[in-house]
Amino acid sequence: MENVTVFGAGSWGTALAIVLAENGHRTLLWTHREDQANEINIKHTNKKYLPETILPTELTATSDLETAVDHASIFVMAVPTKAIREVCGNMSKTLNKKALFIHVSKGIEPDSLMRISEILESCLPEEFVSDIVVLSGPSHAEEVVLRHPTTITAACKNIQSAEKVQDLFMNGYFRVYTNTDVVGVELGGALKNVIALAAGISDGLDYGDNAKAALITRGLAEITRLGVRMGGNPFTFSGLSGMGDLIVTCTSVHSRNWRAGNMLGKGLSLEEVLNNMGMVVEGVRTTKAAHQLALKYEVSMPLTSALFEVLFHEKPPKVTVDELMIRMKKREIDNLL
Ligand SMILES: NC(=O)C1=CN([C@@H]2O[C@H](COP(=O)(O)OP(=O)(O)OC[C@H]3O[C@@H](n4cnc5c(N)ncnc54)[C@H](O)[C@@H]3O)[C@@H](O)[C@H]2O)C=CC1
Ligand SMILES: O=C(CO)COP(=O)(O)O
Repeated sequence: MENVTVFGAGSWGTALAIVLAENGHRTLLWTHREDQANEINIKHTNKKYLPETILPTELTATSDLETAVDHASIFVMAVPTKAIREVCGNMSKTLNKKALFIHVSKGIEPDSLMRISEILESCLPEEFVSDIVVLSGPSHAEEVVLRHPTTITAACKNIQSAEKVQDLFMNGYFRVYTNTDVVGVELGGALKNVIALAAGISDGLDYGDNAKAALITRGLAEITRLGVRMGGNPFTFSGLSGMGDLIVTCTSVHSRNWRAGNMLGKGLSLEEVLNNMGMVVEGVRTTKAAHQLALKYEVSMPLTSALFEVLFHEKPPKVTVDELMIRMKKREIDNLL
């Protein structure tokens, strides 16, 4: 059994910490909020993020970063993309041994256009990083804590590190596959949030199932187009971290990205939506990053570009959909890759 620290006690960090604790690992959950650490240690709940869940008593929490870093040499990074740099920067000040970093955040940083593993590489001291593994796939925290069957992918260039992560997390309800395509797994996990926002908008406009199937299918086409151009394996995008996560996020009421899109489709402004959510909606910043990547790599991403206009230039969603429908005629398959 291993010592593991999970950084970030939102819904996903907490759900993964429960899986690890149930698997017998000595698991410590770090949160930047002392009141939340107290709630977890005393009441064994995390009401804001997982209101119905009772946490295992073996799972403890701390808000002291040094204690969290000292506890383990396996770290799970489960803070939103926006917070990764700040948390890693602070961790670096106390790191004094080699550690395995597992990240579970699904975003791309706007402007730098870095994937999460690239951000980690850039802000952690190289001598203290044994490997970086991404864990990603169709996995809503709300269902994992109910122990509903869930499948996910652990990806690392070094397959042994991916297998180590597979062993750490795998149990009767949480099945972990391995992959060596870090680029493909990270891009699939981040870019599906863009399409989930669009699917939410479509549902908010009451456009029905045909429109949503179109968004999922053509969304996957443009994710794959960009992903392959950036070095991902085309097959990864039809796997768990690609199509699998795209389906679950576009169709589940648990998805914050879908819910945010749904409110936009019903006429709320982006500011109103984000104030309403109280949890991270990764797809907003990732839409900006994906739009920038499409320009940089000269890849056609019509849905991403349309969403960029809705989110950042207040273009009405209905007008945007009308324009998408009547734009230049295309062949379906020719320019997929
Ligand atoms: N919720 C889910 O079912 C899943 C989420 N993810 C990904 O996991 C990542 C985290 O998501 P959630 O846990 O759902 O988010 P959340 O919104 O539920 O929680 C985020 C947590 O990060 C903390 N945080 C925010 N800014 C911080 C900062 N500057 N320093 C330290 N802590 C900070 C918040 O206090 C909160 O505890 C996201 O990238 C998300 O896409 C991936 C798979 C499933
Ligand atoms: O990535 C997720 C499920 O796999 C969670 O998606 P949301 O961030 O949209 O809730």
